Order: sequence, then C-alpha cells, then structure tokens
Amino acid sequence: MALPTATEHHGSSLNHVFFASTVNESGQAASNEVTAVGSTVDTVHESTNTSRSASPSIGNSDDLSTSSGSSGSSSALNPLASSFSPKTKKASLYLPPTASRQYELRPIEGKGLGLFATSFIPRGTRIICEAPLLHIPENALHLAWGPYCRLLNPQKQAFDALHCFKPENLNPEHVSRAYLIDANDKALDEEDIEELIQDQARVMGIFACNNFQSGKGLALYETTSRLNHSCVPNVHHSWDPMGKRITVYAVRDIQQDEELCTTYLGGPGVYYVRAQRIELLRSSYGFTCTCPACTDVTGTSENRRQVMAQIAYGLQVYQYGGQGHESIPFVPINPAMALRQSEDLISMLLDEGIASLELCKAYRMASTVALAAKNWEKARGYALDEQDVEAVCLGTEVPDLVACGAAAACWGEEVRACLVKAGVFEVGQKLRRRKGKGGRGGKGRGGNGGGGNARLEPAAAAGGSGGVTGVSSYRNQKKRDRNSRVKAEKIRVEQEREAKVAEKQAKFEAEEAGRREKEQKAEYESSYPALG
Ligand SMILES: C[S@@+](CC[C@H](N)C(=O)[O-])C[C@H]1O[C@@H](n2cnc3c(N)ncnc32)[C@H](O)[C@@H]1O
Repeated sequence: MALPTATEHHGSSLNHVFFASTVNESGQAASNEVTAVGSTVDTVHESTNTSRSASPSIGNSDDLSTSSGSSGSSSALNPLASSFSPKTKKASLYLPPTASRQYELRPIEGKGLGLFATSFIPRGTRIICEAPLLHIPENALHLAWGPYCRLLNPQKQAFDALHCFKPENLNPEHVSRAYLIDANDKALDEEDIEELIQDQARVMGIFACNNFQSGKGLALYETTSRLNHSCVPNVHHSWDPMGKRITVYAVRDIQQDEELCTTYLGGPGVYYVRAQRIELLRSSYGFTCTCPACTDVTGTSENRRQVMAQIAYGLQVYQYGGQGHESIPFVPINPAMALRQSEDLISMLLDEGIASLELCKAYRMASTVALAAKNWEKARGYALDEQDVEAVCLGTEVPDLVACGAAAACWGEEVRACLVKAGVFEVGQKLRRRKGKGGRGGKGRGGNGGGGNARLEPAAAAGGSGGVTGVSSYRNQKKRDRNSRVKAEKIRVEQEREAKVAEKQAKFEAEEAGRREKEQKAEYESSYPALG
C-alpha cells in the first residue's frame, strides 16, 4: 500500500516509510547517500516571511554532515568562531539568529509531547528552520541504523528520546533479522543477537513515525519531529532545498499557548474523508485524530470536504480536457463555470481552515480559468493571492519552483504577459494589488476582499507610463506615444479578428452548451444546500 506524500511544490509530508524489497544484502548505509547530521534549529521572530533566513550558528548547509552539538548551541570551542564570516553564496543567505524561540515542548494528554507557542505568532512567521538529525534515501528504512550508530552522543540522545511506533505495514524485527544483524559474526551469541535486533527495530520504529519527506530522501529532526498532526494544521512544513533544512511557517495567526500542528497526510489529505484519514493515521502512526475536522459532530466539515474533493477532481478533469459523467459530476463545461467552481473551492478551503499549498493550487486554478474566461481582474487577483499564500508557506525563496517554472511568481509573469497582450496592462507594468483593494486570504466568489475583487483598469487610465515626466525628453515621449498607438492598433486589429472567429464558434457552442449547462447547473446547485 502506498500512502500519500506531498510532493507538489516542495511541501513535504511526514512520511510513511516502506521497506524496499530491493535492499542491499549487506544492509550497510552508503555514506554518500546517508547522513547523520548535527541538529541545528534556528528560530526566527516575526516578519520573516520575506526571506528564507536561517542562522549559521552551527555550520551552513554545506556543513550538514559535519556539524555537531545539539539544538541551537553554537560551537564555542571552535577557535575560528569569532572570525567566521560566510563565504559561499548559500551561506550568505542566512542571517544570524535574531530572537529566541517562539515555542516550547510540553506534554499533552493522549499525544505524548507537542510544540506550543510561547507567544503570539503572526501568520507568515518562520518558526523553525532545522537541519536533519538523520537523512536517508526513501524506501530504505534499514539504512537508518548505520548513521544512527555514527551519531554523537547528544544527537543520539535526542534521537532516542523521540516517539517510537512500528507501523502496521512494517515488521522491523523481521527487517533487522533479514538485513541488519551480522548473523555470521561469531562473537555474537544468541542473546546479543536478540538485543541487537530489538535495538535496530527500535531505531526503525523511531524513524518510521518521525520522518519528513526532505528533498529526495526522508529525514528526522530533533524539533520538527515533535510536531503533532492536525487535519486543520496551523503550520506548514517544507524542505528548503537551498538551505538543506526543513522550515516550518505559521499559515495563520497562532495564539500564545496554542499547539503547533502540521499535517502528516500531505496536501491531497485535505480531500480525504474522515474515515480515510483516521485509518491512515491509525495504521501508520497509531493514534486517532481528534482535530476539529475529525470531531465535528455536525457533519459540516465532512460534507464540505466531500464536495471540495469532487470540485477539485472535476476541475482537474476539466484542465486536462476531460468530460463529466455521472461519477464525476462537477466537471465544468466552460471557463466561466470553471471559474465559479474554483471560487467555490477557495471559499470552502478557507471555511475549512485550510491555508496551505492546497489553497495556493486553488488560487492558481482560479487565475488560470479566469484568464481563459478573459476575466482579467480575477486572473490578476488570484495570481496575487497565490503569491501571498506561497510566501506564507514557503518563504519567498523558492528556487526549485522558479527553476521548474512552477513558482507563483512565474505564474504571475504569465498572467502579466497575457494582460499586456490583452491591452489592459502596459509593457513593464507590475502585477501588484491596487492600494486598498484585495488582500490575502480573500474569499472567493462574491468574495470578502479577495484578489478577485481588485479593480483592473486599462493601463493608460490607471496612469501607467503614459504621463510626461521631467526626466523624459519630448522626443522620447513622442516615440513612446507612437509605439503605444501602433501597439494598441495591432492589438485592436488582432482582437477584432479573434472576435469574429470566436463569435461564430461561440454561437454554435452556446446553443449546445446552454442546454447541457442548464442540466449540469441544476445538478450542481442541488448539492450545495447541505453546506448552508
Ligand atoms: C512525529 S511524532 C509527534 C511527537 C510526539 N507526540 C512525541 O511525543 O514525540 C508522531 C506521534 O505523535 C503522536 N501524535 C501525533 N499527532 C497526534 C494527534 N493529533 N493525536 C494523538 N497523537 C498524536 C502519535 O503517537 C504519533 O505516532
């Protein structure tokens, strides 16, 4: 059975480890793949969502395999410490620690230990930035043993102190007997072997229930691994590929003494029904979730999540050109309907208290279909909303997403280009929210200040670069005016031509779609009353 992991963006889920059937017979960890690393926890105070800053107090990302010492303590014994200044580009990204922690470890009934806010934590604050204690490739749980043995004592103690649970799909004793103990070692008698098996099984059990997807591998952390689960998380964890650390951001304002909770189910877990979530968490982590969504006796959350799942699925099918049928009722039939459904999805995610990357994706969808529907205002507003939520969850440094063109900023550029092409934006005009309009976390359709409501006016009317400035010469101004006129004329001719073609096409489609839309709309509307 394959449990879900969050791989979109670089959202990492607390991962479920599966033992690979193709493990190396020797069971030895390959040293270049597996690292036992010093735990470094950097905590940064408010307003850190504008950079992925982290402390170099114990080495930088290049030092992960050699850093030592336990959480947060800088190495005072290092004679070079006072003269140290970061030399690499990567290291220079990290600012010195600016503040003390904003959380502490506390016992909590029925959950063991958990992290609690010691002060008010505003949305977008980076709460944790931490290097792994132990980092191994995926699907190779037995590889944890080697680096575990190489941990320094304080780190080993930190590892040993973590919660241990052996997931149902894993038999660590069996794995240990098969791959890890050296049964040919004549120095080991039966008793030693049993003891070794138990120890190796314990290490695997600890790794299994505390690891997070971290890049291509899985990693365990001294602090982050203390985060408990909630289906309505207030923090988002993700692997920072640049700093080679995990970061944890507040996705909403967190009050003092509130528990910090992430999700163990990855992004798509948002759309699982309660029974599915409960079963996954029980079999992999040994607990029954008591979060607000799982304990909602009114059924509102459950109902909402079911509809959300169907809408999200329908939109996905639509995006890939699919058609709806009885089992997929919510496949929109045109961009306007897709936009309306995306907005419904956004509203429901917000009502459900989901403020992480699934919300980002919904904003992207809304912006995409708004472009298709030629609703420029909403295309821009939702693109900005996506940027806002991405920055809150991941910080603003998302080089891997930028590299693959998936970052919210990359999408924003595409939207901007479309707006320029459509003649509602000047070349060079920035995609930014108009003052006093829109705002983060806005609602969707008929929204409450969401980006979709921001007014968008033609660039010239909005005072783009049309005005004569004291700096520009008269000739330059003339040239710009002429260029603008030529460009506007080109756009007008192109639009006219497009409009004629579209008119013909639309006439034909409208008749066909009108009939189908009526039917689908009635069916679609009928599933909402239960949500109120
Ligand atoms: C990654 S650890 C989290 C820290 C752990 N509570 C501890 O004491 O170290 C995962 C384990 O915490 C417990 N846990 C996590 N979330 C929980 C929740 N919502 N309710 C009850 N137990 C939970 C489960 O025992 C799970 O196997």
